[in-house]
Amino acid sequence: MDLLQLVRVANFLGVNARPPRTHPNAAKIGILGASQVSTYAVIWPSRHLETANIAAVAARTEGRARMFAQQHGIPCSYGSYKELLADPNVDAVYIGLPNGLHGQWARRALESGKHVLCEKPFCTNAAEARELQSLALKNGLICREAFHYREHPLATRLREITLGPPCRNPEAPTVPQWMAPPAVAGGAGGLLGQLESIDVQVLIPKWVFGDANIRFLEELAGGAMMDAGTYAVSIMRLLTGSEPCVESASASMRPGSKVVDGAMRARLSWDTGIAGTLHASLQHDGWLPVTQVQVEGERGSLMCKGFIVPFFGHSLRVTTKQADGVGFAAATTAAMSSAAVSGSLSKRGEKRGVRGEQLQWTERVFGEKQQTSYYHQLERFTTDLQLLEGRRTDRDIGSVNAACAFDAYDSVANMATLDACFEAAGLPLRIPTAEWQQHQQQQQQQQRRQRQPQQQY
Ligand SMILES: NC(=O)C1=CN([C@@H]2O[C@H](COP(=O)(O)OP(=O)(O)OC[C@H]3O[C@@H](n4cnc5c(N)ncnc54)[C@H](OP(=O)(O)O)[C@@H]3O)[C@@H](O)[C@H]2O)C=CC1
Ligand SMILES: O=C1OC[C@@H](O)[C@H](O)[C@H]1O
Repeated sequence: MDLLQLVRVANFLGVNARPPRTHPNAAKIGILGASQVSTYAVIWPSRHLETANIAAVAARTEGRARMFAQQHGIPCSYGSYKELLADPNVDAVYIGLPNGLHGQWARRALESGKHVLCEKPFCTNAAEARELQSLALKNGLICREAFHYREHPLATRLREITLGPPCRNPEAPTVPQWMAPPAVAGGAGGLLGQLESIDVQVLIPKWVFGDANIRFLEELAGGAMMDAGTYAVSIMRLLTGSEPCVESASASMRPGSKVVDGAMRARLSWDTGIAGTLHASLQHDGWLPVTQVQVEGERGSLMCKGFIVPFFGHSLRVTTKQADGVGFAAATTAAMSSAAVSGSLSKRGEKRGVRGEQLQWTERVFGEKQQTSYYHQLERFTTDLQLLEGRRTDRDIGSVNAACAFDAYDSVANMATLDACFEAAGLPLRIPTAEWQQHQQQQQQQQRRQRQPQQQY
């Protein structure tokens, strides 16, 4: 571990977080739920940003909200989510609630005129995602899934290796590079040449979450695919630049459940000929999480470990099959051009040596500020909000509109692939908590009716 690594861990833990300050024109964020994730995903990163103020928090009870607000120096607290949505001092909400509640509170926030940054998975299924996104577009609001990993410069670099340099859109010059379409369509423009396979593992050790955790509850749209699996699907789509078909899937179920998966495996395919496998688990036997992606192409391969929280440390190994024009020279040229474009890559391109006809090297990619993926996520969300609200004009508004259109497309497509995995595994699609509760009540009423003695005439 080097000194910079300590800085990165400190950034994550909020150890070096400054005390909360208010900045004029900053996006005022309200947090729905006094959740664990909200501390490291928004509260601590906001202390490093002049674009974000945490204005309020709401919890299901007033006492819990007040305590959380005191603990984190948040000026305002509410004993219900509804009250926070009615606060005119709040521009946007961060939703770190259980999965089954994401969609319902995102919808209410959008109806109240608030922008939304919503934790993954975006909601329960593709149909609900479509509703949310059309509402966001109609109301001119941001409704973004909090896939923090792809806001880190590592994701940009991975996509550059698999798909080549992004096509610069003069209409929207500040769209993040991971979002821009590749210059060469079909996955043939990157260092690896035509892509052949992609294999992703997101495995969370079983000791991390107890049986009662929200991640295992059917009524809250739980399960491994909804949790770890969302990342796997997302990075597969990101690095191939296109949508997969789910060929087959199998799940191992949580004890006693016919709905909640503890782990899922799936085989996918792309019409460009790529084959993929994913393995998502919340019951991994190992002690440490595994979050890795391996991509093979006709001209080389990459293996990246630690892609979800790269600021804790990650490894990226690239191998090209021949020491030719697509070898090290081309790789480093691409790296340098990308660094110049984004201005955010501080270290990369450590050549490890030539092995026969192969070139292999490792890289590590961190932002200049050694910040977390959550920081990069909050920075872009709040900057986009300021641009959209006309509080700053230093960037092209076209980029925000393009980003919002991409959000719309991306979350719906991600949820559609999750739905397809459930279907292939023979499991029901996840449903919103309110719908689940309604369904349960109906069933109970029906059972009660059946138990009542038949009336005698
Ligand atoms: N991007 C990332 O890195 C991460 C994302 N996540 C995502 O964030 C979400 C929350 O996860 P996490 O912070 O670990 O969860 P927590 O259990 O810490 O927080 C859940 C929050 O939801 C509120 N809540 C509302 N209704 C319910 C209910 N019926 N049962 C339980 N809680 C309820 C809780 O209460 P109250 O309102 O009273 O405060 C609580 O604040 C999940 O969707 C998860 O996938 C989680 C971890 C990391
Ligand atoms: O988003 C997440 O990232 C890390 C995992 O441990 C966790 O299950 C998940 O919610």
